Amino acid sequence: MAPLSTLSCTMFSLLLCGPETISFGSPVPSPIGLMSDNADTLGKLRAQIDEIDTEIHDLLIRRTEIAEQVGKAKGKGAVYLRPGREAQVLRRLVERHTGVLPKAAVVRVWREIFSSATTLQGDLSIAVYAPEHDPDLYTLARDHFGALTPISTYGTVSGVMRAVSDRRATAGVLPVPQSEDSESWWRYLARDFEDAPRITAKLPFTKTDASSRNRIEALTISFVPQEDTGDDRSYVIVETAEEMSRSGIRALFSDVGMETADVQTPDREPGSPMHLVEVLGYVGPDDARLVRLKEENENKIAWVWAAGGYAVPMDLGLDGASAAAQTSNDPSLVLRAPAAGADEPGRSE
Ligand SMILES: O=C(O)C(=O)C[C@]1(C(=O)O)C=C[C@@H](O)C=C1
Repeated sequence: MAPLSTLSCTMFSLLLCGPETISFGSPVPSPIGLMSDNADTLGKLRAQIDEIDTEIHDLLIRRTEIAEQVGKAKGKGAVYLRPGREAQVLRRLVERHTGVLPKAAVVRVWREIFSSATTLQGDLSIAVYAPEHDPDLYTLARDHFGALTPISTYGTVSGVMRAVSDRRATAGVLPVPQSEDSESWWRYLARDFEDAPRITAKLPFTKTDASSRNRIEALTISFVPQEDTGDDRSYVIVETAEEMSRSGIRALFSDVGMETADVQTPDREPGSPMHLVEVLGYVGPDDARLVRLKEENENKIAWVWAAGGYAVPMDLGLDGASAAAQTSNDPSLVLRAPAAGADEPGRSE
């Protein structure tokens, strides 16, 4: 029988116990043998990783060259950022994904790829509404636009709106409108497309069960037409001739075949004839239903604007990276937004 002390040897103590205390069982490799076996296995696995890294790197270089050509095809001075296309790319990759690498990790990698590709094509800089008391949108913006994209913070929504309208920022990140907002930023979008940006995305684009626990959402605005991605929501701004109830507006939309998800009428502006209507599906500026909405309700509706929209975000469910995603969505644990000036750009990083 082996002495009791030998049986209680752990893997670590086995190395120290020495062979003389073991009198039975399969031969135990000497410490040197164990280490060289591991070193051998590690070396072989690392060689495989090196090979794969080379392939990934070569592909990244090739992909970037193609993305540069895409930028040239868009033309000089275009807004190169295309949130709709990014959504389609991510949906496809998440759909085909297999293996233990969390989908959220795949998304993270591609978020960096998109932002560096856009930066190479032309400018990419972001203006974020992040007053000192509430830096949450900064974290969301950093998560979405990646580690290297310049982000300026603003203490007012109008500061963000001006930065994008004056083309000092490619995109703005603003809170999702609520009826009780003191300033309804979406009213600035009630203009022709050349004069005002449009809503282009909803952040975060991907969420996991854990990350949605402390869920903060935002909308982005930019001078990019909304793209039909096959699964979208759109915004329409309606100016009514007189005050009209939300249910009345929903009925007018339904009559022309548009299903509404939400109607916002600013609380602080009683009798306001402006409403922000969120519609299921894609509604482009030339949508025949918008024309009908106006023509068939001449005495009720004064004006209609297609205000853009977003590709419906993806739910990754119980993804393996949920704990990490939760952390990255908790602003107190991750990044602190640089202080925003009252109406001035904050520190550009
Ligand atoms: O498809 C495009 O328009 C691109 O510019 C390419 C690409 C990409 O890297 O896949 C880059 C930036 C855009 O925001 C969307 C996609």
